[in-house]
Amino acid sequence: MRIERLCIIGVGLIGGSLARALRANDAVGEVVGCSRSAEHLQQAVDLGVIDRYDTDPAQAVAGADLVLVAVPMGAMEAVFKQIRPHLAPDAVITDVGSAKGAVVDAAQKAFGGVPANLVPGHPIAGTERSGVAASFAELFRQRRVILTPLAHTDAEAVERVRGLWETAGAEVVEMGVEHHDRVLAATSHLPHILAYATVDSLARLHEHDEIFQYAAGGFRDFTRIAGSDPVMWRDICLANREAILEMIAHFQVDLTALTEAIQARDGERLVEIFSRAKRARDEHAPR
Ligand SMILES: NC(=O)C1=CN([C@@H]2O[C@H](COP(=O)(O)OP(=O)(O)OC[C@H]3O[C@@H](n4cnc5c(N)ncnc54)[C@H](O)[C@@H]3O)[C@@H](O)[C@H]2O)C=CC1
Ligand SMILES: O=C(O)C(=O)Cc1ccc(O)cc1
Repeated sequence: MRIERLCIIGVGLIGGSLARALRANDAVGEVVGCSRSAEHLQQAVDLGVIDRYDTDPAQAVAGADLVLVAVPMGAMEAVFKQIRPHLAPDAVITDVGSAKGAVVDAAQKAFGGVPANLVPGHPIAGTERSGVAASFAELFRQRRVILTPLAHTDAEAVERVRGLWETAGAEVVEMGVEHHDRVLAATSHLPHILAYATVDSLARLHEHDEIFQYAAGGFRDFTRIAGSDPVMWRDICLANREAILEMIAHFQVDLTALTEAIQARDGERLVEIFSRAKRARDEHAPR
């Protein structure tokens, strides 16, 4: 299912990586980019990620059969509003936002109802780096992409977006918007918040220089994602606020239980908790 003209709004890590993957598979005719900065867009042209660009979203979407919105969550509504009057009537629109309820709300406000040709999506793949220079064609290979179509979403549009991600090497699954937001609050949003909180807390200790100097591999593994873009994560926290607050509350109860076991010198309880966690990780977590 070849795309004649793909418009990517937000040519950063995710938008750039998908453009690279589609081009590598000869699945797209022309790729038109759009972001706020002409300098970054020229960089995307120089890197061979896009063919041409326009900083005006209205111009950029003209004549595109597929529009990918890959901007931070906080910019979704404004982008939808900007492109709305200029979309080709049969264009399929999709996004890559990390929370789906907020994208559906943004579309509702911008379009006055969620269009049937908008397929909300989320690749469960990324890195702590941002920008087109960090993009690479293999990012989505053997990774999952979740689509959260609504009851009235056009089935053909869903199949087009599914085909797009499958071409990039991903496995596509579908789920409900609310379910997506709960699952991702637990598996992605809470861990990012904990990584930021851990590094921030330690960095403000008096002896922080020494702490970072002696940090071992475990610290590096656990805190890599605290190097992620702060603005992107602000937006995700605000966009998925309810589900994230629920996961933080759940975590706080368990952290208190762990604290109490240490206070009480209850070694048996600690081994019990750590073993339960190890079993869960050995059984479920990706290598
Ligand atoms: N970074 C990651 O690992 C993942 C990110 N996501 C989601 O993908 C989206 C994009 O993230 P990244 O590619 O990492 O970010 P990025 O920072 O690499 O790229 C974002 C792009 O959007 C542009 N942009 C920002 N505001 C804009 C606006 N108002 N109008 C037009 N362009 C605008 C920026 O100039 C930049 O080119 C976010 O919604 C994020 O939640 C989803 C999965 C993984
Ligand atoms: O860097 C990592 O390991 C990530 O977890 C990247 C990531 C960030 C945001 C998403 O919505 C999905 C994946």
